[in-house]
Amino acid sequence: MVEQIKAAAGSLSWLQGRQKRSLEEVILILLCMVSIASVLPFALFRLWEGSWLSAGVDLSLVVAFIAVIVHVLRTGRHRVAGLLVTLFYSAGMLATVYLRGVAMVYWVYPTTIAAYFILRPRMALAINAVAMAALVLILSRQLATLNLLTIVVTLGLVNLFAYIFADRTGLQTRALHTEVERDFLTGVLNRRALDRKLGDYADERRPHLDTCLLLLDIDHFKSINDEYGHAVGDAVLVRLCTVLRQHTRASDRIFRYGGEEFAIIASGAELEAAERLAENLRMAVSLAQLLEQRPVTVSIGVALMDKRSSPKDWLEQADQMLYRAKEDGRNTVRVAPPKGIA
Ligand SMILES: Nc1nc2c(ncn2[C@@H]2O[C@H](COP(=O)(O)OP(=O)(O)OP(=O)(O)O)[C@@H](O)[C@H]2O)c(=O)[nH]1
Repeated sequence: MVEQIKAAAGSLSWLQGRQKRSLEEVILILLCMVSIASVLPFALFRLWEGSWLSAGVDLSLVVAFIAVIVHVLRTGRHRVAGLLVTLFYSAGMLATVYLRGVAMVYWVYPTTIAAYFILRPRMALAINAVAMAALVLILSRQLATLNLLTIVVTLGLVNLFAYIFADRTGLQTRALHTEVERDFLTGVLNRRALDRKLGDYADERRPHLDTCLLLLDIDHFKSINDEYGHAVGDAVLVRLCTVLRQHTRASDRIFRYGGEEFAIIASGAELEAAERLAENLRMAVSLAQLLEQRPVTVSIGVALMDKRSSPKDWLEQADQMLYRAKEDGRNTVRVAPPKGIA
């Protein structure tokens, strides 16, 4: 259910605007818009019949939802806004039941489920549990025990089903992402993951640490394939990835960029640190004896992921440096000078 809505939300390109918006932002904005469309007619009706307090509650909710939409559209920050929207839903629902009685209890069900669209399942469950306790307090004077129990049990079931569904959907989505972005031979991330990571870094709005891109290519790999066969070539690729993992930090990301070409995103590494890392990797590979019969070496190009440039520029720069390393005799590291120094 959540994924279908996400898919529908994803197709609403008009909401994306000029800026690329995350699916979470789009879902939150859509939920706020639907909420405004649902609550506003009741607010106007309450005004018309002179129920000022109820109208006040409904209008406050409408204003709060508009404020959230404006905030998310302007800043792109959705986490705190999502929490606030869930709290508005719960507070609005409780106030309405308190003011207008048990007939308003129907509002509890959509607000309960909405929390699972916006928040992580555990957080949604916690907020709903508190809201349910408050609801029981409000209704305990109005309802016979059996009726109250019916509401508690049905609400409990709605929460249970929504929790299981949201939790399972989250698990499946994460598993699918992992599968789609992994190289089946070596187990490192693939080209698709690299494109996404570079795009994410370029889109990052907050200040961050310097990060570098390393492009690494096995020297004369074709001759390894030709001399020892494709299966041995494959084994070399797998062993190379083990060496790369052993000599990079957990926060660094390794990608298979092409056949025998790999990329590493070294986060928190400025050019000098990235050059040291590249040298260590080059040395580690040459000492690792990836193949018993002959030495295997790599050439590496390094570029700073400068925020003034684009992912395409970073790849081009690192690739030029890799080309230069090959030209300069292979088993070599070459680093792109920072912008303005070239
Ligand atoms: N075993 C194996 N070989 C692959 C795979 N993907 C690409 N290759 C081979 O990698 C080789 C790449 O060769 P080239 O691009 O000519 O480069 P090179 O021989 O490494 O020479 P330099 O890069 O110039 O040092 C080709 O022979 C491809 O067939 C793979 O998944 N497994």
